[in-house]
Amino acid sequence: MCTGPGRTGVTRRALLSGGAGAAAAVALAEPAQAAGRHRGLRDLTHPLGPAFPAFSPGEEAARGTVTTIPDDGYYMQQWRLIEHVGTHVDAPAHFTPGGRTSTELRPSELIRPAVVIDIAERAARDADTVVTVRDIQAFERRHGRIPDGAAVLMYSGWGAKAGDPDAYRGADAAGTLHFPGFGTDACEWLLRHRAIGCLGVDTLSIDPGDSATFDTHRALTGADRYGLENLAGLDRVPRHGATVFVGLIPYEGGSGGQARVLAPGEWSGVGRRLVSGRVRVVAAW
Ligand SMILES: N[C@@H](CC(=O)c1ccccc1NC=O)C(=O)O
Repeated sequence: MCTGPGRTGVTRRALLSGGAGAAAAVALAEPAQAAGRHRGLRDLTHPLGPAFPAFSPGEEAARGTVTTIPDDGYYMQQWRLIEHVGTHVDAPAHFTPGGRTSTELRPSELIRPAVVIDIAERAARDADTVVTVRDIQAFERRHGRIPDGAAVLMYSGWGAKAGDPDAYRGADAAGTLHFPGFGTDACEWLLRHRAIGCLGVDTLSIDPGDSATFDTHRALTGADRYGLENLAGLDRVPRHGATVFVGLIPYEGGSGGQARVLAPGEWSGVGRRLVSGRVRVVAAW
C-alpha cells in the first residue's frame, strides 16, 4: 500500500547523474540501517482514497470529480472526509475537553526527533499486543536514551495490511477490532520520564484495537500531546536518529487531520544535472 519510498527512490536516482552520483544512488537503494544515520527521504504516508480502511465502518473517504479539463478547462475533485481517516494526527482536542486543536499545534511540534519501537515479531503472533514499558527499556539499552520531545513510533508490521481492510481492522464476529497499539503504562512512562512530543503507530489507533476505553488516547491528549495514526513505511526508518516532519493540515477547530508525514534523512549529496541546456548543481535526497 505504501508507494512513497519506492517513488522517492526513483526520483533520487533520476536526480543523480554519473560517477560518484551513480554509486551513491546504488547505496541509497539499500534499506535504512537499523540504527543511527540514514540517507534519503522516507514517506510515512499512505495514499488516501475510498478503499483505505476507516476506524469505524462507513467513515471511509469519499471522492468525486467536480470539474474536468475537457468540460471546464480545469480538473478538480471534491472529498468527504472525517478528520481521522488515512494517515493523520489526533490533536489534544480529540479526547481532551479544551485540548488544543490542529491550528494550535506549533510548527516546532510538528518536526520531531524520532525513534521506532519494533514489536513486529510479537504482533505477528498476537494482534492484541501492545508496546510496554519493558519494550521501551529494552530499546534504550540497545539504542540509547529516547530524546526528550521525541516522536515515539510503533512499528508492528500492520502497515503492510492496509490494502486489505478486513486484515487491517481485524474485526472479530462481535465487531471488536484487533491490532496493536501503545499500552497506557508505556504512554504514561514516556510522558513522565521522557517528556515525549508525540506517539505514532502503523495501525488505526494509538490504543490497541480491542480497547473500549481509549486510555492511551486520554493519557496522551490529556498531557497536551498529539498522536499519529496509520503511518506507513516504518520498516525503512532507522530505529534511532531519524526526524519526522508532520505536514498536518491546519483545519480550524480540528480534532486532528490528515497529514503528509515524512522522515528526511541526510542529503545523499549533490549531483550535476542538465537543466534547460545548462549544467546545474542539484541537491538530492
Ligand atoms: N484516534 C482514532 C480513534 C477515533 O477516531 C475514534 C475513537 C472512538 C470512537 C470513534 C473514533 N473515530 C471515528 O469514528 C482515530 O483517529 O482513528
